[in-house]
Amino acid sequence: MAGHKTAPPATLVIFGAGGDLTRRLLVPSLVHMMAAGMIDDQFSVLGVSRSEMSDAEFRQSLEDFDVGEVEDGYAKAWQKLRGKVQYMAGDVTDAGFYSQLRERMDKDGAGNAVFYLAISPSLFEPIIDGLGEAGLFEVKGAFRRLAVEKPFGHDARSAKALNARILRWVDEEDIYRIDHFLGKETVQNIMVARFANAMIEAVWNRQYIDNVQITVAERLDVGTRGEFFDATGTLRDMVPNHLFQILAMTAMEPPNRFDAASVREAKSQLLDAIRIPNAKDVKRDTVRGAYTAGHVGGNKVGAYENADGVASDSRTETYAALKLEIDNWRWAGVPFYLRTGKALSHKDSEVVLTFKPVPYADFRDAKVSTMPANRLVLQLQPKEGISLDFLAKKPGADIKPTPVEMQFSYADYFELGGSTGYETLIYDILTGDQTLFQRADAVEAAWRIVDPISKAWKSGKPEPYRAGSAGPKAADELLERDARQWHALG
Ligand SMILES: NC(=O)C1=CN([C@@H]2O[C@H](COP(=O)(O)OP(=O)(O)OC[C@H]3O[C@@H](n4cnc5c(N)ncnc54)[C@H](OP(=O)(O)O)[C@@H]3O)[C@@H](O)[C@H]2O)C=CC1
Ligand SMILES: O=C1O[C@H](COP(=O)(O)O)[C@@H](O)[C@H](O)[C@H]1O
Repeated sequence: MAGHKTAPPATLVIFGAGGDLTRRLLVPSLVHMMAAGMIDDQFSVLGVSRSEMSDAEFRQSLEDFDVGEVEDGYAKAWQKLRGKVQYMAGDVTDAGFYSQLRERMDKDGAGNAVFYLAISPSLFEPIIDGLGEAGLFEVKGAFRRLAVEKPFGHDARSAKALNARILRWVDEEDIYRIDHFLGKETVQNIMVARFANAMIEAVWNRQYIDNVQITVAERLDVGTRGEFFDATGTLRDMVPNHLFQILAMTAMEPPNRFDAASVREAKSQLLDAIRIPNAKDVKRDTVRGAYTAGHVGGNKVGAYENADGVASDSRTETYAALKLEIDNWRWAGVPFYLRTGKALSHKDSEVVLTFKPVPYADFRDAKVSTMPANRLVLQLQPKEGISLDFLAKKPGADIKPTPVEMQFSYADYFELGGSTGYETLIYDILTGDQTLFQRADAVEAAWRIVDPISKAWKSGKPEPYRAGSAGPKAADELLERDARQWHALG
């Protein structure tokens, strides 16, 4: 994080300031940014949520929540930020609130501002209209930007409607659709691994790659988020955003330049090439599961349907796996297998590229059919790194090709520190760099791919899998049918 120029002076207005995202991720990121000099005392925060609190109580509530972090070497930075943190109680569904907000911001002399929607998506539209009608997006000589959290819509239609609503008030160049996976160093590194290394990009295509697997496995269960989760499900919570962003980084063409226009164009082109599954594809190529009681890392986890806020007859999935095809010259015929789920045996996010076998080998004891395939594993979290599985001759009189592994670990070279990933994203919003944010057409394209799956999943039930396992059996069968298997978790 070091080596950045300080972002221009600005006020960050956070809607949902009393919520989990603000306390757990946004404010800690601001503390890290202050420590790294990415923001300074020209930066301020105005938190907005329903509960009545004074500025001092709001600051205290942040400290209570994150005291460990603040004590952990960031105390000075927090003290610097603390005095710049203010709070305004208000109900964002109340039209009168926005003129009060305007009055307050005018009185404070607020120029540059970012309105950050860290609040329930059902409130996005009223807030955007409220800000627009109060003229809060237009201030001469200053920028006014909008940052919108996920989920951006719940299907293609609603995403399109939300985009249209926002564009009534804000230009596309001032809209920052957040996907926090793009703030992760290892996700950004997919571009560097591919486009800064000739030996990697040279084989990154259908001629050499047999299949690609993208996994985001979590040990976490739904915890306290039952109500939100039961209405959303793993497919919509994770796939059109996080998994598709990883997929786009992995499969897109090299952008002409590493700027927002080129990178976002390359990603959009890729999403546009993913084949939209028809009813038969959904039946054959998708798997959904819901966890039953079990143990994750020694801790007892109850069945999903018994979690707080979850309907006892819930049909919501906590696991999703799918096989997708990309209809373009680079990837035609190469299956992309995606899986993500909660309460699994390991936390493990990775991209695995399995290579095709060599065309011919005759080593007496080893033929092509008996030799394991080469495999490149981009380990996104938690053991950040890259490894390459290949074959080497085992010393001895025979020629015995034997599996070995070459390993790069981030920890051996770089400090990832306690960064949340939001530091880069907030800094980019303040400095006006949209490279790591989603463009409207890409969000809508992603929903178009997922919509037929969620529609088909309205009937039937997810397959049970034990909490602490690797997921439902049908997910293994999805690959076994193609004579392949998932890369082991962990
Ligand atoms: N939490 C996370 O890890 C992640 C969250 N997100 C997204 O971020 C957003 C926020 O999530 P999260 O922080 O978990 O949500 P929470 O439910 O924890 O917080 C919601 C906040 O919104 C406020 N609020 C609700 N209704 C109103 C209203 N009518 N007027 C003013 N304020 C209101 C609440 O205020 P009060 O407390 O005063 O009632 C509370 O501060 C969602 O879009 C979510 O999908 C995205 C990625 C990760
Ligand atoms: O957006 C979300 O992401 C988290 C996983 O993010 P990570 O950075 O902790 O890997 C997921 O748990 C949550 O359900 C989803 O809403």
